[in-house]
Amino acid sequence: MTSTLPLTLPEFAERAAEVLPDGVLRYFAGAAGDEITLADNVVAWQRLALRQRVLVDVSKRDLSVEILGVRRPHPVIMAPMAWQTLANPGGEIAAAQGIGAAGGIYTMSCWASQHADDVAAQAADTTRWMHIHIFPDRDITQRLVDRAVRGGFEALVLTADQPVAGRRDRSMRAQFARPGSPNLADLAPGSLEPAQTWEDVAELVTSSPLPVIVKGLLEPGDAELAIQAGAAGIVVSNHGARQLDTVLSTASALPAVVEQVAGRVDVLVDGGIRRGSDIVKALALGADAVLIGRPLLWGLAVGGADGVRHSVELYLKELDIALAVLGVTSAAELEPSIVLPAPWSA
Ligand SMILES: Cc1cc2nc3c(=O)[nH]c(=O)nc-3n(C[C@H](O)[C@H](O)[C@H](O)COP(=O)(O)O)c2cc1C
Ligand SMILES: CCCCCCC(=O)C(=O)O
Repeated sequence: MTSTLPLTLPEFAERAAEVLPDGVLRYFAGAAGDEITLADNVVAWQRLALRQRVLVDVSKRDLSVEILGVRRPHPVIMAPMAWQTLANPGGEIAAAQGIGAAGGIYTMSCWASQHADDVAAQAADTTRWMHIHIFPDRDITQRLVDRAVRGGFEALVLTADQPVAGRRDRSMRAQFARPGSPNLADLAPGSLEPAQTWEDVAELVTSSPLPVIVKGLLEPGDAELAIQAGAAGIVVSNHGARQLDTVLSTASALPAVVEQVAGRVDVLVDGGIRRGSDIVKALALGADAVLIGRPLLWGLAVGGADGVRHSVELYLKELDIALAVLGVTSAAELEPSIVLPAPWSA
C-alpha cells in the first residue's frame, strides 16, 4: 500500500481534498471567521529562517526527546481531533495504530466516533493520551478520567480554550452538522462549560491519577496559572485557529510562554506545523514536542492507518535531514540561536 501513498506532505493534503466529501473537508480544514490566524499559523513558522553550520560530523543523528519524563523516539504527537470515522472508516483505531507504528503518541478526542475502550483494545501497543473537557456535569469528566485509566491511557489532555464553540464560517456555509459521539453517548450529550476556571483544573489534577496537560494556551500568564494548578505540561495552541480568528499564531506565542515556564513543566505546541523544518523551529524555540493536527487527518483520509504512519514518517525524514544539514546531531541540541526572523518576511 505504501507505494501508492503520496511522496510529500502537501500531496497528502491534495489527495485528501479529492477523497473527502465537501462538508467534511470544510469541517476539517476550516477555522474561525476569515481564517486569518489559520493562514498565519502556517506562515509564522515560514517567517523563521534557519542558520546552518557545516562540516560537522552528523553521521549519527538522534531524534529522541523526553516527554513527561519518558524518552520517546521522536517529538511527534497526534493532536486530538473529533470524529475520525469521517476521514476513514477505520477512524480513531486506525489513526492510533498508524501513529503508534511510527513511534508517536496518539491523543484521542473525547468527541471520538469510536469508543475509548475499543481504541484501547485495538491500539494497545500505541502510547495513548485521552483528551477531555471540564463538562458542565463534572461527573462526565470524572467518568472519562476513569475510562482513560482503565484503558491504559497515559495522560489527560484538557482543552482550555473552548468555553463555547467557535464560529467557523467555512463549515457553517456547508451546513455541516456535527455527528454524535459514540464515546460520549453512554455518558450524556456532552456540552461545553463556559463557567470552567483554573479551580476546576486544580481539582482535576488533585483527583486524577494521570498527569494533566492543559491545551490551548497562548499567554505566559496562563502558563503560570497552569503550573500553579499542578499541570504536568501545557500545549501552546489556538485550537488550529478554530476558536477565534486573529488570535496570535502559535509560533509567535511560543517564545514568551517558554520563557515564563522556564523548564518547570513540558511545553508542547501545535498549529500550522507542516514540515519537518517547522518541528526543528518549534524545538529550537523551546518546545519539548509538537502536536500535529490536520496533516495527519489527511493521512488517515488517504490511506487509513498506513497513511497516518507514512505521513509521520515523512515529517521524521524531513526532520532528520534538516538536523543533518543544519550541522546538528540531536533534537536536544536545538537552541533558539538557530532561528532568526527571515529576511523574506520583512
Ligand atoms: C477536525 C478537527 C477536530 C478537532 N477536534 C479537537 C478536539 O476535539 N479537541 C481539541 O482540543 N482540539 C481539537 N482540534 C484542534 C487540534 O487538536 C489542534 O489543536 C489543531 O488542529 C492543530 O493545528 P493544525 O491542524 O494546524 O496542525 C481539532 C482540529 C481539527 C482540524
Ligand atoms: C460542542 C463542540 C464540539 C467540538 C468538538 C471538536 C472540536 O474541538 C473542533 O475543533 O472541531
